[in-house]
Parts: sequence; C-alpha cells; structure tokens
Amino acid sequence: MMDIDGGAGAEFVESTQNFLQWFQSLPGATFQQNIRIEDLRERGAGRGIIATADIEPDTILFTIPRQAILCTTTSDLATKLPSFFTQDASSAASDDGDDSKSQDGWTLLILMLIHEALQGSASRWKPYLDILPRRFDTPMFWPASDLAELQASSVVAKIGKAEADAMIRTRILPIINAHPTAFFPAGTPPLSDADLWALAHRMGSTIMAYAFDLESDAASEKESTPEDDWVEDHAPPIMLGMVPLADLLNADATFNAHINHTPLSLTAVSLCPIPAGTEILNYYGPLPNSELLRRYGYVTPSHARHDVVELPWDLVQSHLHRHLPILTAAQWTAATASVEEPDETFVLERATDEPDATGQITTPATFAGLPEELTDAVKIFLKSVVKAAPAATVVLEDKTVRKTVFLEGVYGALGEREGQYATTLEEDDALLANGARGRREMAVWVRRGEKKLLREAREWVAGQLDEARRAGLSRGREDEQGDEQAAKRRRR
Ligand SMILES: C[S@@+](CC[C@H](N)C(=O)[O-])C[C@H]1O[C@@H](n2cnc3c(N)ncnc32)[C@H](O)[C@@H]1O
Repeated sequence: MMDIDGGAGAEFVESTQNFLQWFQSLPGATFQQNIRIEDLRERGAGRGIIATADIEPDTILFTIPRQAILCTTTSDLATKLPSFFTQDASSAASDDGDDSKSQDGWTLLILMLIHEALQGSASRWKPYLDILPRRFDTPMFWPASDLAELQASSVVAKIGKAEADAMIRTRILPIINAHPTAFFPAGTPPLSDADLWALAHRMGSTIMAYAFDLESDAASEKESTPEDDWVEDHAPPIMLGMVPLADLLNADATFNAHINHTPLSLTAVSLCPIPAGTEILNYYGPLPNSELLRRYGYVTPSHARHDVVELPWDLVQSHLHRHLPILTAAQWTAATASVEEPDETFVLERATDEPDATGQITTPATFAGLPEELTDAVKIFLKSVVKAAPAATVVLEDKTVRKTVFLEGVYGALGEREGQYATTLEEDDALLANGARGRREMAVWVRRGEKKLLREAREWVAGQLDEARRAGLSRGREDEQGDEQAAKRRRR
C-alpha cells in the first residue's frame, strides 16, 4: 500500500509533469509516445506507467542515460567526500544493519540521497526527488498493534528496525555531523539529529523499495535478455543506484517489461504485446508476500505462489520425541544435546517455474517436497538418538520405520506451527472476503499465505506417510509369508 505524499490532485499532476519534463530534457533520454505516467493512488499503488495505445513486443519504452542515475559515479557528494567513496562501495549493498562504522553501498546511497535532498533546488535531481515518497507503509513504520496482525509470521523478526537505527547512529549521523559544509548549503542551518534521523529512515526505505543494482560497465556490455536469469532488484550487489523513471514501474509476479542494462543507458523494453490501457509492469523477483510487504509495503495475490514459511527445528524435534517413546529422559537429553544449532529453522516453499521470456508463468506452483536440509538434519538426529539409546536401534534400523518416524514428526510439527497463528486459514479467508483493508488486509495476505503453505506441506507429508505405511505393511506381509514358507520347509 503506497502512501505517496503528492498532495491533492493538482499538486500531484504538477510534480509528475515537472519530473517528466526534466527527464525528457536529459541528453540521451527517450520516452515512448504510447506510454503515460498515471495516478494509481486510488488503488494504493502511487504512480505507475500505462500504455495509451497497443505496444508491440521489444519496443523500447524509455531510455535512461547513465548520467541520470544517482550513484557513486554521479553524486557530487563523492567529489566532496572522496575518502568515503574510495572504500569498496560494492562490497555490501546490504540492509543488514551491520553495526560497524565502515560504509557500504547501502549507507553511501543513503548519504547521497540525504545530500541531494538537502541541496533543495540546487540538486540536479530535484524534480525526481520531488516525486519520491515522503512516507512509507512498510512494517518498519507500523505500530505494535498493526504488527500483531502478522501473528506468527517470521517476517516480524526480519523487519530490522533496531538494526536500521544502529546503522543510522553509527554510519549516517556521525558523517553528516562531522562534515556539515558538505551536506548543508551555505546559509542553511544544519538539521537537528531528530530530523536527520527521520530523513535517514526515509531514504533507507526509499532505497529498499526503489534502488536498482547496477551491473558494472563490463557486465552490461552484453545486453541482458529475458532468457538470462531475471535481474532482481536486490540480486548480488554490484553498485546500488537510484534510476529515475525505471523506478516508476510498479511490478507483479507476471509482468510485461524488463530493464536492460547497457554501458551508456538503461532501457525499459516490452516483453510481449501490451494492449492499450494496460499497466506496464516490471519484476521485483520471486518474492513471497512477506518480503514484498517488508521491502515494498504491498502484497499481491499473484506473489502468493512464492510464499514461504519457516519451520523451527525445535518444533520438529519435539514431535519426533513423541514417536520415540522408547527413550528415557536422560537419553533424550543426550541425543538433543549432540545436535548443533537448535535454533535453526527450515524454509518450506513450493516448486515453481521461472517466468518465461514474455514475463508469464503458466504452470501452477505446487508443494513438492521438504527441504533437503530438514531431511538431512533428521537423519543426523536419528543417528544421535541411536547413539544415546542403543535400544532404539531395534526400532530405527528399519528404513521404513525411520521414514515413518520422520514424517510423523514433521506432520505434527507442521500442525503445531499452523496453530501458532491466532486465526485459522478459514477465518483469514472470511476476513479477506469481508473486505479487510489497508495494513490489516496486507497482514492477512501474509499470514494466510503461510498457513496455506503449511496445509499443503501437511497434505504432502500425509501422502508420503500413507505410502510409507503401505510399504511397511506389504513388507510385513512379505516377511510373514517368508516366515510361513520357512516353517513349511522345516515341517517337510
Ligand atoms: C519502485 S516503486 C514503483 C513506483 C511507485 N508506484 C511510485 O509511485 O513511486 C515501488 C513501490 O511501488 C508500489 N508498488 C509497486 N508495485 C505495486 C503493485 N503491484 N501494487 C501496489 N503497489 C505497488 C509499492 O509501494 C512499492 O514500494
């Protein structure tokens, strides 16, 4: 849900027009005649770009000269404070809030954006900065009462507010305060720490939702094609930059345009026929709704195919225990003590195809198996069970029994994990059907998607359990028949 602070209609239209005029005046910029920047605030999507007439595939929709990109090679701040920019800026465009004092691609871009914002009309990106959001609706800015709607989703632990605060405290404010003349134009009073803090948070969120990873010149010599892996906006970092206009494209799990990186420019190209009136959509990657919400502040039903859910190891372990009653308490303690990383979690996801060269996915996403890491962890754990309680060998030496214990443990753990959410899948469906709106609606999509995946995983495990039990029974019958035949032979 986008909260673009563009003011009332006229103000919004004016800033859009100023931006487009500015963009089109840049040497090398192009803007195809059959596209338009549209006000999509009514459906919470801010600005977007739509086709005003039918567009053929492979049409260049717009061209952004590299000089228009705000990044380390174009920012005046890099000239003013070169020592910060000669560090390996490509080393980590991470949002992990590392508490060290060194800069990375992420913090440098925050500093560059703050610097440009403070220059006011002297910034050559002013018309661009004017259309960037002033407020964000990502969970980073939600009060506890809204966060509670995410219930047991693991995304709550990933919001990273404390890490962002630490990053601003150690790597943003000290730089600005130590170099006021580089940041504040002559005659303007420095901002208070509180105002800088808010600005830094805003710019951090802007980068999260708007910045692009820019391929190096060498990598971009080869024009990327849709058949190559899709360039995700947060794929392994090379250089982070703000790319005017390219970042006005909204996105979805299926899409119709792609940004190509070439040495002199970035171009938006249509991937398929785009009928008049259709929104032009980019791709942010195969992200679950929880990540879309965390990074971009929105969710879409079509991203639900990429939903993930985390299953903690301790839950699996406690359910395995129920199926191993043969162990004494001391033996169980010994078995669990020898397993490393009890805090580990396993990520469940569906098997799904990548979008094709036209940005479409035509096959369904299905749950097709448990993560290999989980299977391996259970194998190792059952070995340590046998070591701690040699009597368990009698039970666990049988491969089918081992598999059954594993599946029963996981089945139980999946059920308990689903029970950790305060509402049921059915209640969430009813909330969506009855028109939940805003943050609540987005949170319900996230938690509902996770429950749905847990159910699918449980069904898959139940199917595997049936198979394993049938295999066990038929093996049992074979063994019985073998015993009978042996007895007959002995009687003869
Ligand atoms: C790169 S910007 C796209 C342009 C943005 N709409 C604007 O007005 O500046 C990314 C932001 O656009 C919004 N957005 C992108 N795709 C969307 C979609 N399919 N539905 C709703 N909002 C979307 C989200 O708020 C996201 O954080």
